[in-house]
Amino acid sequence: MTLQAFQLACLRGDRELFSQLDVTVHPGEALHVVGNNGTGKTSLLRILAGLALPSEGEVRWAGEDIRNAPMAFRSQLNYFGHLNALKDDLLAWESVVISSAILGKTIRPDEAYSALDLLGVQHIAELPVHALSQGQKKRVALARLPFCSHTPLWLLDEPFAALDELAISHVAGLIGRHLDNNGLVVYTTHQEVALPSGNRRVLDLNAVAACG
Ligand SMILES: Nc1ncnc2c1ncn2[C@@H]1O[C@H](COP(=O)(O)OP(=O)(O)OP(=O)(O)O)[C@@H](O)[C@H]1O
Repeated sequence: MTLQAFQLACLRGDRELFSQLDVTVHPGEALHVVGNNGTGKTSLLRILAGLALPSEGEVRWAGEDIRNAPMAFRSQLNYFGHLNALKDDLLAWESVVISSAILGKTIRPDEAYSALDLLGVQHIAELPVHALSQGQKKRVALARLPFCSHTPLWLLDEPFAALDELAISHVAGLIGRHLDNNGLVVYTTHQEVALPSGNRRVLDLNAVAACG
């Protein structure tokens, strides 16, 4: 299954962030979206996820406009956004269990603990989300990734921000494993992070904006 976007344009207020943007991502490919602050990386990921509408153009998954079958598309999607989508009152380990369940995967508490451990935050597993730092929340949100191999399309907005070297290499490894399993990944990062495998291409929104 392939992700395609045709002739996308994005308006924010009275400003056009990009236009005439075509995107294609095949199984086993990662598309790294780069660009200065405010060029529209998050806006593009939200459009690709079906969370925002483009002012022009369309997004297709497996050849079908995602607006025609939104539920089917969402079942194929793992969207990781800036806000982490965690519930403040849940414990960290419960958050991993529930966010995995929302994405269709039932996991045991010990699996959630192991995933937190690999991201270096097992010690906060019994704390409620509201008591965590921003970096800890991010790790809790990322801890679901090992359980998302069944959702082929991963759209990851700044997955490496606020992580230390060990956690970055762990997340890069998870992305690489997903690509090895024919997953598709579109991600943003301001950091230069090498993926251990997969075919990575770069989409530079600075260049798109300059041409648009
Ligand atoms: N809801 C909104 N209404 C109006 N303008 C918005 C809205 N959301 C974002 N913008 C503007 O659109 C532009 C692009 O924002 P976006 O978050 O997509 O950029 P980005 O490339 O992801 O930036 P960063 O690297 O800082 O995360 C910014 O100028 C932002 O202020």
